[in-house]
Amino acid sequence: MSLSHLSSSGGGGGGSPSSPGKLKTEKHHSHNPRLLLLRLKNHSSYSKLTLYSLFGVAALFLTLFFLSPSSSSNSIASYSSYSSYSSSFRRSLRTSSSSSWGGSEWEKKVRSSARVRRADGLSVLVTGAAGFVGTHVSLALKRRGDGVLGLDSFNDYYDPSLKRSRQSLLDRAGVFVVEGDINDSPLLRKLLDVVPFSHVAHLAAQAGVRYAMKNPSSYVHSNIAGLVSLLEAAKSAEPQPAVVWASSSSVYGLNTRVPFSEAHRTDRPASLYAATKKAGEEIAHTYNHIYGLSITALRFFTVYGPWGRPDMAYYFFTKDILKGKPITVFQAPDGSSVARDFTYIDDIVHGLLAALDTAEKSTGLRGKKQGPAQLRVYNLGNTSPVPVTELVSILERLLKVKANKKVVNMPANGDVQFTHANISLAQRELGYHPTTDLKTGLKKFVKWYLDYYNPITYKTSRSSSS
Ligand SMILES: O=C(O)[C@H]1O[C@H](OP(=O)(O)OP(=O)(O)OC[C@H]2O[C@@H](n3ccc(=O)[nH]c3=O)[C@H](O)[C@@H]2O)[C@H](O)[C@@H](O)[C@H]1O
Repeated sequence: MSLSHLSSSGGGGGGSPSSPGKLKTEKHHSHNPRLLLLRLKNHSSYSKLTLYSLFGVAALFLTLFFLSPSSSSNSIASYSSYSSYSSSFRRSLRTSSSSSWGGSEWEKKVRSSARVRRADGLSVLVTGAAGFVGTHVSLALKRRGDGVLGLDSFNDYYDPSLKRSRQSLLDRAGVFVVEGDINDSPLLRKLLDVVPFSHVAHLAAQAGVRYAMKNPSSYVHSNIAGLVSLLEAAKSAEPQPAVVWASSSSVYGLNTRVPFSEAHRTDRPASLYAATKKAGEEIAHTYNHIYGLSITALRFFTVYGPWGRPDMAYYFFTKDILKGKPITVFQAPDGSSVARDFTYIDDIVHGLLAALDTAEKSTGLRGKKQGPAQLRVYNLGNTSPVPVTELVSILERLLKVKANKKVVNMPANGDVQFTHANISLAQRELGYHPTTDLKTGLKKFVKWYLDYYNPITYKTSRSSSS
């Protein structure tokens, strides 16, 4: 239903609703190929060229359609495969080639991973489960006895071997991670069909503020198309799960009022990344309004910690400082500091679990809203911004290595000068109380980093120093 709706809106979307007569005429011609041909014959060679181009585009479309992997199955699956196939042309990120799903053994693993093992426990589908936040959230849920099933595309935005290591960790804890893209609608439908999930923790996303200038389509693919694909599956599922998903502090964009409150304006994003997260919040509103999906957006503030993301500054600063390579530290054009409300991963996990625990049920049935549903937005930050120069000093002390710093003016690449969360709403409604300051959190990160990348040297030095 959803896809046919998309197709029809694609066909009719070109006409202006304020000019119904015009729309009617265009429709008539477009549905009468003989008339179209006659009219074109009477035109100049330019028109012939246009006609050949049209046939060319149609032929290309059909070729791609029939080349798509599941063109022999039903039309919805074919459309979906075509979408992901064509979008793979636009994206440079690669996903695992070994992804396959289905079959009774696979279903058994899915069910077993999602089985709830405590009274009144949740059953949660975690998208982006092999990602930084996804891994920590999956492990925490599993530890409580909740049912957890992971989904991850294992794309190569950053070193996929780190994602594989996180997957091994999850595997040992009894969390099965299905390999697949959130844009794969048949897969999502299958998962929600096999398990009646009570919740979805939607953490799969294209992250990173500056990378959006290099690969903009990957943000549209994951943060917009992927979110819609997920909400489509959720709204049609029975029962409809409650959805808790990762928005971002970046939605505050050029907002200068501090600390950032959920009541402040978020209509001036400074990066495409921020714009896609803001778009996600609006899309969430629509699915809540039309289909009765219970949806909670969590605006994360620069999350860091063990098993983190190598594209983030604290992570690659650590790597470069240890290698003696120069690091580039941004400052504002007036020479003042750039600062972030760095938030430790364990605090984020507590906030996210509280959001899952307090999420009300969705109200839709068979894709139709039966009553008003919960729609929430919370800041999850630390409420104590730290200058990036201070972040570097802490790392220098922990690593016992002096950084080779190059201080430059912050380039115009989507960054904002500072972030600072007001967390009163999350405190009040989720009982969210972050407890880890940057120094303590970075100490844990550095310990993990040294252990992960240099286990032998690190363990030897630890045993000789103790
Ligand atoms: O809260 C978010 O919503 C986002 O948080 C994170 O973005 P940021 O806060 O920009 O983190 P990060 O890149 O680590 O830069 C940290 C600081 O180092 C400065 N920075 C950065 C690079 C560099 O070379 N030099 C430098 O000084 C830089 O100017 C900044 O002040 C997530 O990546 C993003 O996915 C999203 O979740």
